[in-house]
Amino acid sequence: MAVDLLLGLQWGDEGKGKIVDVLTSKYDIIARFQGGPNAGHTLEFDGIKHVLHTIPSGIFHKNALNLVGNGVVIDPVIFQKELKNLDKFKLDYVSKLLLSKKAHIILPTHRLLDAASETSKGKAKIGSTLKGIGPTYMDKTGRNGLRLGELEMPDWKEKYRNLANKHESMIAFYDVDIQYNLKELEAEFFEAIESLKKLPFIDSEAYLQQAQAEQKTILAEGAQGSLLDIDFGTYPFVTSSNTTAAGACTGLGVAPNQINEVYGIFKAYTTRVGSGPFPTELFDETGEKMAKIGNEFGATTGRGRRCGWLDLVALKYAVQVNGVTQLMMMKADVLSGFKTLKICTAYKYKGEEITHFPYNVDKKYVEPIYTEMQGWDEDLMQMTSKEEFPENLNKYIDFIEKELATPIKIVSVGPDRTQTIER
Ligand SMILES: Nc1nc2c(ncn2[C@@H]2O[C@H](COP(=O)(O)OP(=O)(O)OP(=O)(O)O)[C@@H](O)[C@H]2O)c(=O)[nH]1
Ligand SMILES: O=P(O)(O)OC[C@H]1O[C@@H](n2cnc3c(O)ncnc32)[C@H](O)[C@@H]1O
Ligand SMILES: N[C@@H](CC(=O)O)C(=O)O
Ligand SMILES: [Mg+2]
Repeated sequence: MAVDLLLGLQWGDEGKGKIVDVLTSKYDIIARFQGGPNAGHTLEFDGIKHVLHTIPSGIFHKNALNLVGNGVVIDPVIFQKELKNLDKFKLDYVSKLLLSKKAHIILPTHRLLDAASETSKGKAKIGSTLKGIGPTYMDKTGRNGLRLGELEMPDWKEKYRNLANKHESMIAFYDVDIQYNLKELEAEFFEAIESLKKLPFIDSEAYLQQAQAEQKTILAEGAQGSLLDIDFGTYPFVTSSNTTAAGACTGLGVAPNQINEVYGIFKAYTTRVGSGPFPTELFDETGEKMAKIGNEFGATTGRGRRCGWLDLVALKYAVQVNGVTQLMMMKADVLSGFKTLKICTAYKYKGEEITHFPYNVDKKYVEPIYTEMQGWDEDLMQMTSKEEFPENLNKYIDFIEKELATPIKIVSVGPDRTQTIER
């Protein structure tokens, strides 16, 4: 069993990018298993801040191979930009990046369809990042999609044309005002495809099985978070992939019994970007303070992230659905200076107290029940060991560990690689 799995337990942006980068020195292969350029993984080291969208977060390490798995959807144009942004780091990424032949391609018309769908929904919109994620996964499950492997076939442009034509008639069907120049979009798309073709397209499931036979260590990297999972998230306000542990099996071709550790990452509070229910959301100056100190802006779209207290009902659900074996608590530093901290331990649901995550967590039905804890004033950002932690932080950690019956092995106290404390 040589595959460890790292995934988000909330609504994404827990800090997966940072932790994958921190852990990469222990692994031979970092393999991203789902999502696409809707993700924004932020890495900070040596005074550099860098955001990755599709490229796995192990790319800055010399020895690790970075695999984009079959469960990922790739926008060639964004991918090309990501590669370009890496140029300044003088990384030999061509020898460190592998792409699954079975990964699906995001077409320019998928992005347009996303925009048309969202516009047509009006106030009920999902709050999508508009990267074409939903329409691309729809074509995948509808068995119409274009995969990377197709690009090696002589007739791929014909298949592309048929699909793009179909999309254009679907866009017209939405009957919303979407301005676009497909010729221009296609010019950059076809150019980007050529640059993508310089990277190796592989049968990644076979590659990973062979790597395991050779005792190579593999870290599967998730994107978004468990509450955005297409099955287990707050549907329909979710993304279109399985962000939970099962997604690593289908998104990489790894069998369930090959998974070893499941690292579950959460923020010491909660954030959400886009629409959808959020029981512990704060609409006051406390929430604003969290957003400000936490610099809570989307790494992909720049949108402000909604903030609220830690929700243990939701976290417990995510721990169970994923089979989390170790927890990592991020952004503990952001909570310094809050006199009192609240933790949601149950919901009042249709008048009854419940501790499971129900079908609908809309505020019409759910009211959070909180436990209050004393905060701490100490600045955690310079701390380098758990021995320096203030007593009230230890109490906060102990409480969460006990409620979730899972150990918190890492506490993150700042965005930099070095601001990571093991317990
Ligand atoms: N203050 C502080 N910032 C942190 C810490 N850990 C990570 N960050 C920052 O918090 C943000 C985390 O957001 P993202 O980079 O979008 O997280 P992600 O989980 O990789 O993103 P998605 O895959 O898009 O869900 C980034 O800006 C990080 O630099 C921490 O311990 N303290
Ligand atoms: O997957 P799309 O359609 O772009 O968005 C659906 C829904 O999910 C939120 N979301 C998507 N990717 C991320 C991410 O990487 N971090 C946080 N939230 C994400 C998006 O805001 C929509 O609410
Ligand atoms: N992935 C994004 C979502 C967004 O940018 O809206 C983020 O990092 O927040
Ligand atoms: Mg993000």
